[in-house]
Amino acid sequence: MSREPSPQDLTAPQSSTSGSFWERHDKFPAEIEASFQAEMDRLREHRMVRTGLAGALLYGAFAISDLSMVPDVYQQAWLIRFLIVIPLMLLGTILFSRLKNLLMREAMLSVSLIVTGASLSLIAALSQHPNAVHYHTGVTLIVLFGNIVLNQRFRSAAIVSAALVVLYGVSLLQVAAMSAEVRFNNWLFCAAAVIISLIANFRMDQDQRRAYLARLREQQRNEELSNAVELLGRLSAEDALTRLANRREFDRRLSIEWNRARRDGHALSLVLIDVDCFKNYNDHYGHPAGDACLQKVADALQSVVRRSADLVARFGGEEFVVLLPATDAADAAALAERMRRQVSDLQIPHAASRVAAGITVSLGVATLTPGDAGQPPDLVAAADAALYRAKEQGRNRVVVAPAAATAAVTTAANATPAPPATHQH
Ligand SMILES: Nc1nc2c(ncn2[C@@H]2O[C@H](COP(=O)(O)OP(=O)(O)OP(=O)(O)O)[C@@H](O)[C@H]2O)c(=O)[nH]1
Repeated sequence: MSREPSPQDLTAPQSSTSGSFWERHDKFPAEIEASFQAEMDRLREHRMVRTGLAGALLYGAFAISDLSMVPDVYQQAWLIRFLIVIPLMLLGTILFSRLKNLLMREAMLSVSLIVTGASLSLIAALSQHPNAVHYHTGVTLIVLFGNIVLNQRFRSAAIVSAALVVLYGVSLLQVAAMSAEVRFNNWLFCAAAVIISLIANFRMDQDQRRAYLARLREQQRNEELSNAVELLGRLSAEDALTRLANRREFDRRLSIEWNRARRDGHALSLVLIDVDCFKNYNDHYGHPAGDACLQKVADALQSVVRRSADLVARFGGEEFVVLLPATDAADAAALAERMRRQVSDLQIPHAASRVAAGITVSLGVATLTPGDAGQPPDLVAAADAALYRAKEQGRNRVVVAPAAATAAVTTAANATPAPPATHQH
């Protein structure tokens, strides 16, 4: 089976004017054409059992008319119908889904139709009864069944129809008791049925193509839409410069984690990080270098965080924030210290720094177990106060908010044990 055509393949059917007669109708580009044919074949396969049974039933039902149309050979006729043709039809029905090759399937259907038509000519030829001259008209029904009900591909439908029309014509020639005019009229009747049913077959093909194209286009639109929704979702949650989560996403996650921590009685930690003397850096190295520096700092911070629930975000400007669910003060302080070291290990030269030869960061850590009182911004405020103290105490250090700073927003029962007041370097 061919692969599903990609949206890039999707173009309108091409009205081809080159190629053989069979190719000279609306066709898709090769890949879509193959996929369309495969889908049509799946549809045919899906309907085959019902179609095959209906064909066999109809063909069998005409055994009744054998009694009046070919009464002299009705037994042979029934043998041909029930012991040869119907078993062949049923075998073809069963084999159809087993045959995976499209050409083989088409060929098998075509042969079945021609054999069925030939069986009528044979029965008519065996009979001497005057009614037998009308027996061949059944061929017309077989043409209609193949072209419309079986819905063969146009090319096969045309070949089978031509074969049956010729067969019908030859059979008519064998009938002596029919004038040339009546013979011609009967043959013309069959030929007209062929043309009408081939037109119907062709139009069905066109309609199926249009429906297939509409389905592909809808698929393509849905894909584009879901890609756009995904992209928008990502853009609305992502900081363009550092590719970290942005402030909006941080606020959203903080609120979620706050509620989760309150439900589960877990500690929630937050680290607020500020690049030291960054204004000087910008002034000294220029804004683009400042941007590049922030990207490297962001990567360094992200590289320290391991747990999937942890979130590193850009808080704004040269400030970052790390949300650490189910993390106590000691672990958060240790993580903050690793971040501080990771950034200073980058050794990004900072000639205008009042702190060190390279870029450094100051970090404020706050931890609490959310209780009924208090709100997420309280945790941010506590971390901010700790960060302020880190700046005050000389920068390039981690300061952990004293438990007292967060106690106001925790219940007495689940208050976090007090971490060391400051954590200096
Ligand atoms: N290049 C660049 N600079 C930024 C960006 N966002 C904020 N800044 C700059 O970061 C600097 C922050 O300066 P301040 O708030 O004075 O802080 P600081 O110079 O780092 O001093 P301390 O924090 O006290 O060490 C300002 O000059 C901002 O313009 C950014 O996206 N790119």
